[in-house]
Amino acid sequence: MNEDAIRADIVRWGKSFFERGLTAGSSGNISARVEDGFITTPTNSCLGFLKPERLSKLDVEGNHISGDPPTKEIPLHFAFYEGRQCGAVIHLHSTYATALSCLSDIDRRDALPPITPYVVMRVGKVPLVPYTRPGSTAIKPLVASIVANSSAALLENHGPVVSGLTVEAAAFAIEELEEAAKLALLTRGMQVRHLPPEAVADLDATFKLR
Ligand SMILES: O=C(CO)COP(=O)(O)O
Ligand SMILES: [Zn+2]
Repeated sequence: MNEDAIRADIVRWGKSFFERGLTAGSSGNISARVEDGFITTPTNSCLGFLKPERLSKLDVEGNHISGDPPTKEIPLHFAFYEGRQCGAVIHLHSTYATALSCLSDIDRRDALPPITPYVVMRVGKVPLVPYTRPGSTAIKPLVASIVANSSAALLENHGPVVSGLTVEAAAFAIEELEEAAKLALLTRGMQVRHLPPEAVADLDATFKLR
């Protein structure tokens, strides 16, 4: 995909997330790799009202070269780009995944149990990353330590973040994460049947979606 198409995709998905209430106000950020660097959403922008020409452009090292000033979550996004093969990163403050990130009794190594096939296929294991101030560079080593085995994470008391090969793949994954978080919360306290390890292994072997 060329840079214009990637800029259009970021705007299209940002608008869609905002209009469906998947992130509010100026929360959340999207980035994607382009041939000579990265395109990111500007800091303090509303994902619903992005303009392709005002998106931030960074060089391959992460220096801002054009457009509005970039998201303050560059260290978070770069932990994925440097640690795994991916072309896009999306962070939202979607309600159910954020609610899950605030619970004190979830499994920190895998905050989202394998409740449906699609969360296994598109998201996989979701570790809970310890709280850091939004935009802090301290997030980078914490996320870097989990990206070899995970394409997604929950930031403690903050929200979800996912990586994908494309903006669309990352969007599908973060939506699936949100739906699974919703199901996990709706069924909390009930006797939930999780997918058995054989089913998870079968899905991992059959589908390569992340
Ligand atoms: O969600 C956010 C911080 O975690 C939004 O930050 P930015 O406006 O800098 O992208
Ligand atoms: Zn945030």
